[in-house]
Amino acid sequence: MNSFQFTKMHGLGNNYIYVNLFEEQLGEESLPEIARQVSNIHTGIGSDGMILICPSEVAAVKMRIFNNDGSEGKNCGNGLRCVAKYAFEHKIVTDTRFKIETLSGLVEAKVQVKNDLVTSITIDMGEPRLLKSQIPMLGHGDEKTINEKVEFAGQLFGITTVSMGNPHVIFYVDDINQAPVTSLGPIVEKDERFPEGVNVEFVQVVSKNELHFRVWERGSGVTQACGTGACAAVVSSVLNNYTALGEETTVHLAGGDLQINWTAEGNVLMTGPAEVICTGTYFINS
Ligand SMILES: N[C@@H](CCC[C@H](N)C(=O)O)C(=O)O
Repeated sequence: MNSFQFTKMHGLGNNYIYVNLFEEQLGEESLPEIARQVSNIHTGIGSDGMILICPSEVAAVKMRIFNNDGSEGKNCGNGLRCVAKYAFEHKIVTDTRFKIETLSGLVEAKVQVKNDLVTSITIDMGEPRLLKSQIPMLGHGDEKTINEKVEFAGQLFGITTVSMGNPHVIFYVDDINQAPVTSLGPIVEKDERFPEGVNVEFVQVVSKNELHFRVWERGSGVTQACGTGACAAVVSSVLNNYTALGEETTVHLAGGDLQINWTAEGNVLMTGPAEVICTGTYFINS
């Protein structure tokens, strides 16, 4: 029977099965099916998806992320922090600053270390992409979507869209506890105006430096946290004048807090934790 070693990790409750492809081998064509299998809470391990930690020709390490429906995403903020912790603690890297390759480009990780364990990670996520063609979203490709009135399920909403290497749409709500995450989320995720689907975020502005946040993730549904989504929420909030460029904002997610700063230089910095849950052997169900 085919099997592989895995580590289950989470960033603020956003949990994935991590496989170290420096040591393990998985067939390319079977990756979507393995991601679905391991994610299944009844017959697998149970997770929001699977993340591969791979050798890279242009960085210290490469991350690939599969959602729990088997689709491959191009970026994952919580995954990047976990990959950084794994790479440092498993001595794949020895520097506390190193590059990680993703399907949407290179990012830089900086780890804080205490007694050889990584306690906090800052990822320089690079510049947000704002044009409709970059999300991608149908419409005039060279225009941005900032508080644009759009109809979903017969109702008009003001939406803002941001790509952090993967697509996000932000809705502002008065009360985060009443946000229509499970009703509107799946409708918007698959709306034809987003040809590659979209991650759907609901944000309540608390103050100039504080946001409440809930998410419906493309390919995974409700999760406890979305790192790229939290970055997109802060970028959107600067664009809508709720928060300020160059100021650190605390984003309260269901699983805990992230510190996000869209710096004056243009890059987005994300700081937060990453945790190991367990390790084990997974037997592939063929
Ligand atoms: N949870 C992630 C994002 C994972 C990928 C996303 N669902 C997509 O398909 O783009 C994060 O922490 O950023």
